[in-house]
Amino acid sequence: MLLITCTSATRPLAFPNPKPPFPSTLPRYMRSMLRSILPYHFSPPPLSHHHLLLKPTPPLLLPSFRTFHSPKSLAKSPLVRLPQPATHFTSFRPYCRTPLGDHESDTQSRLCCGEIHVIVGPMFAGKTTTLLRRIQAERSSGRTVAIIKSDKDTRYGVDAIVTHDGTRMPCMALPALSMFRERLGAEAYDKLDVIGIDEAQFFEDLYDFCCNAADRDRKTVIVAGLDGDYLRRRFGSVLDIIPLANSVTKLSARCEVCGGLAFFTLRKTKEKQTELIGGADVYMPVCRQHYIDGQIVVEATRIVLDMEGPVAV
Ligand SMILES: Nc1ncnc2c1ncn2[C@@H]1O[C@H](COP(=O)(O)OP(=O)(O)O)[C@@H](O)[C@H]1O
Ligand SMILES: Cc1cn([C@H]2C[C@H](O)[C@@H](COP(=O)(O)O)O2)c(=O)[nH]c1=O
Repeated sequence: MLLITCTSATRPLAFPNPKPPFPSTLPRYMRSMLRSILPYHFSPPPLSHHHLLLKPTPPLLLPSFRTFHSPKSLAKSPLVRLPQPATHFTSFRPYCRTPLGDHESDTQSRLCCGEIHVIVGPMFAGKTTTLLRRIQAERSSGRTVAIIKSDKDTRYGVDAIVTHDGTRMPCMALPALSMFRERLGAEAYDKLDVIGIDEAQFFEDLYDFCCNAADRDRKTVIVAGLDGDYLRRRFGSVLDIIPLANSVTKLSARCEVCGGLAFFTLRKTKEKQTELIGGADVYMPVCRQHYIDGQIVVEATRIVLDMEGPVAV
């Protein structure tokens, strides 16, 4: 096996002064983080001409990782809640903490940084079911939750999200996520811990909303949506939020032709627009082979129907 690495990644960073003075205005925890990260760059591992060859690379363990994120050291702190086992959903929250800063009194408010979890897959894969379970788990652990869905999909009404097998939960249907805070009310929004988003592919402002909700407002955002459309092209902005995410879960359904794992959604009708609301009447989950076969059948049917033209009575 040949391991190819990017040479620029092994190049040491050049700092003019081996001990850069840290501004005293920086909080203590930031100064200590900088101090623990920078030594690595001052004494980089020697560059080898053979770095293209198979050489085990020592793992890059930044000291800060050990210092600030070790579950053991966090367990000693009364401020940290360790994860409860036996939930469907393991939150990263307990380990994500700002170390004690200059003002211990505001540590509590800084403890809860936001999170983004993304659930993708074809139709019928259980995305909504998983979203509802995670939201339910968060609610059971005492957190305040709300769910948003796109108002484009009103198959089951505007005030509930409903899975393909009938489980439902109240939600707010919106044309854009930017309207959420105003619709809910600023006070209620501020009290909110967890925001669930279903049918995320229909929200154009998904990236900005998730970024602000997690980074600025410290919310946990759980997003469910289609990663690909019926032609397996990226759908909306769902893939754009992957770099923002703490976790990504790709689910699969059962292929309706062979019963194997289904990763794609086949559109059974001849409509060509990307957005077409529908359920099992329009779409079916399929495996790779039956996606390919299905596309041929659908395309052939479309050609035949187009050739026939309007039926004369
Ligand atoms: N071909 C299929 N494969 C898997 N589940 C299916 C299929 N057809 C219907 N279902 C039902 O759909 C449920 C998943 O619904 P849902 O969570 O709404 O999926 P999604 O949000 O991914 O479309 C499954 O639990 C199952 O009962
Ligand atoms: C593949 C595909 C789907 N849609 C629509 C169809 C449904 O209304 C939703 C997906 O709902 P689900 O909760 O994931 O079952 O999206 C679309 O508009 N275009 C497509 O290509």
